[in-house]
Amino acid sequence: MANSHNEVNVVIIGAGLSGLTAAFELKKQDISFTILEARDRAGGRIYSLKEDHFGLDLGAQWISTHHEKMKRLIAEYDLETISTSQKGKTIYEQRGRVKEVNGFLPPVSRLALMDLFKVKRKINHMIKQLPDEAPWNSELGQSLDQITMQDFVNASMFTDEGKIHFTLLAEEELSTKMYNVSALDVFWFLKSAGSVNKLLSAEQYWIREGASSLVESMAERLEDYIEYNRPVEEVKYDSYNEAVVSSGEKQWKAKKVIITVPPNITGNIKFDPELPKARTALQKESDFPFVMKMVVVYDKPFWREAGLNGSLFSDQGPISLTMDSSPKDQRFGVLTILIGGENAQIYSKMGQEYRRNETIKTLVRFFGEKAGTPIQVYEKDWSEDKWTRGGYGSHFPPGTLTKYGNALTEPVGPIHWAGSETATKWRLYMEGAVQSGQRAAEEVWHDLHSKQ
Ligand SMILES: Cc1cc2nc3c(=O)[nH]c(=O)nc-3n(C[C@H](O)[C@H](O)[C@H](O)COP(=O)(O)OP(=O)(O)OC[C@H]3O[C@@H](n4cnc5c(N)ncnc54)[C@H](O)[C@@H]3O)c2cc1C
Repeated sequence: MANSHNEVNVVIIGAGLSGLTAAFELKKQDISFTILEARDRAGGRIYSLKEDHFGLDLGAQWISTHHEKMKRLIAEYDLETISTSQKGKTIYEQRGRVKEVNGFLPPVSRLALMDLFKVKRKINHMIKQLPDEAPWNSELGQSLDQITMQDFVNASMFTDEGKIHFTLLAEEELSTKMYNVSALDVFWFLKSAGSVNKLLSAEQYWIREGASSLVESMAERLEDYIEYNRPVEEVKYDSYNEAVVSSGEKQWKAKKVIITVPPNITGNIKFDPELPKARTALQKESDFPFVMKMVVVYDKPFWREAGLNGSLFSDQGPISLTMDSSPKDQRFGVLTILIGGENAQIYSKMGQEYRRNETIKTLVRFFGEKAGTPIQVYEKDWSEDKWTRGGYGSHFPPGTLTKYGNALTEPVGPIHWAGSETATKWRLYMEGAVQSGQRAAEEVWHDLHSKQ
């Protein structure tokens, strides 16, 4: 807790999952801290609504069985989870062709399947050669950073059908076109998940009361330490051991500052002296794609009766992905919808009514007439949210990571960097946010300890 002069050892900027995690680590070490959060709530990119004690996630939702840190948190806070329904057919729309598929094999010819299998094996082999940390310093990393992911796919795959399917899945995961992103960025993302298959199975279950119930419980235990509605405007630092953090009229003096704000909006904060050029260039070049999430509630999960599992992948838009997020007892049905990249950019400019109508029309096209009569439609446009400005996380074009990658985590005087963008395991996921908060707190603890 800050004393009356607002002097603490550490100021944490941002009460998302990474900031909350860093706070618990500091608390364990008896290091004084304050968390300054711009919004009136904790969680950042985690944001759920509640319908009859059931969570409707408009931000981060799914967890994988490989997310060890998240699993521990869920157990610690005694939260119930629901498994993503796998029974029934998945719908794929690729270049206008719609197919319903049972099981896990993609709806492509044997030749395209072979092509997909080969490229997956190639990627898995290559990511094993990349170092976990700072892959841009390796020879392989540097060569991958010279091309886009689209270049890599074009050079590595031999069937159009295989390429189309790969593109569908990759662009949904990235929420942007593969030609916008460095191949290294994507390889590092995959490396951090462990393999292509692990990344593709990241959506295995979710928290029954919504992911917000986790961050709200964490924030409750930290309530004496969090100041809400405190957008940080300036960080002044003049030595390795002193910083003054300002929000409005109020100031906090600290030995260390942990910044968890995503790189694309870190530039909203004024730094005095200015951050090193590599850091500001990294922030400027970080691409936070447009993304929107919608939740459509029905009186029941009617698609299950038709043998569908509620999953839809489409490269035609406006919807990129749907998933069944209904409660176990099926007291109502929930379809979660993700709209990414250019579709989200266009959607963002249209009115809410247009978006609602267009979405329902699209759902009717795939799931039938019953999709036309929802009880509720909720939406969140993350690109329009001042404190996030897109999602799911930052991606970089070719050349940026090689030139400025080290600046992602390199401390600047008393400033340390956290946030899921800085993680080496499950980057850009909640799991990565937790890892980054632990790493930043450890750096701070180590520095403060060694200076005593
Ligand atoms: C639509 C969407 C769907 C997603 N789905 C999943 C999923 O299913 N599974 C998964 O694992 N991950 C998912 N993610 C990613 C996941 O949400 C993030 O990786 C994770 O929540 C990031 O946490 P963080 O603490 O690093 O950053 P954030 O959550 O962005 O936290 C940063 C905090 O800093 C605050 N802040 C910003 N500027 C300032 C300032 N100037 N002063 C003070 N505070 C400031 C923000 O308000 C925010 O609370 C999704 C993200 C989005 C947007």
